[in-house]
Amino acid sequence: MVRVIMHGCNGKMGQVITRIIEEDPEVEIVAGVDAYMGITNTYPVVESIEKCDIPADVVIDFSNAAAVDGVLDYCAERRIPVVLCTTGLSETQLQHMEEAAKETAVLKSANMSLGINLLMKLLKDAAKVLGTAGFDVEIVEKHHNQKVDAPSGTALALADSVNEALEEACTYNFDRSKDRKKREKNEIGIAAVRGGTIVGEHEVIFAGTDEVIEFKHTAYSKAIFGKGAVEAAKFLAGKPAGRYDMSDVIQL
Ligand SMILES: NC(=O)C1=CN([C@@H]2O[C@H](COP(=O)(O)OP(=O)(O)OC[C@H]3O[C@@H](n4cnc5c(N)ncnc54)[C@H](OP(=O)(O)O)[C@@H]3O)[C@@H](O)[C@H]2O)C=CC1
Ligand SMILES: O=C(O)C1=N[C@H](C(=O)O)C[C@H](O)C1
Repeated sequence: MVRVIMHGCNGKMGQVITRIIEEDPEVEIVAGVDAYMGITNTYPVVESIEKCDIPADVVIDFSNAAAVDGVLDYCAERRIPVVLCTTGLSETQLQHMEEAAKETAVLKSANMSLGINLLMKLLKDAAKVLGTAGFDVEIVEKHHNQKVDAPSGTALALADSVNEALEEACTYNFDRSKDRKKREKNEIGIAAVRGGTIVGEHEVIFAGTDEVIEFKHTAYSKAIFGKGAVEAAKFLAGKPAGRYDMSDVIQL
């Protein structure tokens, strides 16, 4: 049995994962952590991870960027693997994550779904052909009105996949309203839309002369992220220190 600490257990994703794990005999939540205490769970919950002294095999984190440093320190000190799903991390926090990965296993992914992880792979092939042929790349993401970070972590990861295939030649443009000038050849435009209960949509547009190719992923429920996170937790428990991602967990 894989013992999980669910960090952010009373949030939207924390509750989705609570339901998924209830049905899974291979894994159990032994403790939860959340700043919001207004939900009753079947497991004990504390308001900050430093207060959690229950032994566990892995931490799953879906919380808030401000909480991630505490999670990294906790997991590094105790050598507990961590599945890091929170988005909107700063450059300093990404560096902190690299340091923590010297002490424990860290799997970070901005999107735990099969579809987006396959899309990242497909984009590398597309970018090698279309980017090299001079097609412009634009990304549009849409999410619910409760999301705090923009653009989404997934949009940035998709841009990174394209950029990697183009040997890191691209810059990212998040706001065309600032400069009154034509689009640069080597930029990737990234735009964010927020509204209602949209679970998550990502479109990657390759626009060339007289032809356009679009890749689109639509999430219809948060369960696709939850299932991926639980599979990642099972995979990561017992793994040695180091950096991991979803391509280590799913066959692509
Ligand atoms: N990788 C992936 O596949 C996915 C990633 N995400 C990301 O996961 C994160 C969480 O998403 P979601 O569940 O929708 O967000 P929610 O806001 O619904 O949940 C986050 C929870 O974490 C709590 N929290 C905030 N600060 C702390 C803290 N210091 N310690 C413990 N708990 C804290 C919040 O409490 P309070 O409300 O009181 O602040 C809230 O209950 C986001 O960054 C989102 O982008 C989401 C879906 C998929
Ligand atoms: O906040 C969300 O909801 C989501 N966040 C992730 C992101 O920022 O990419 C993943 C998913 O799209 C849902």
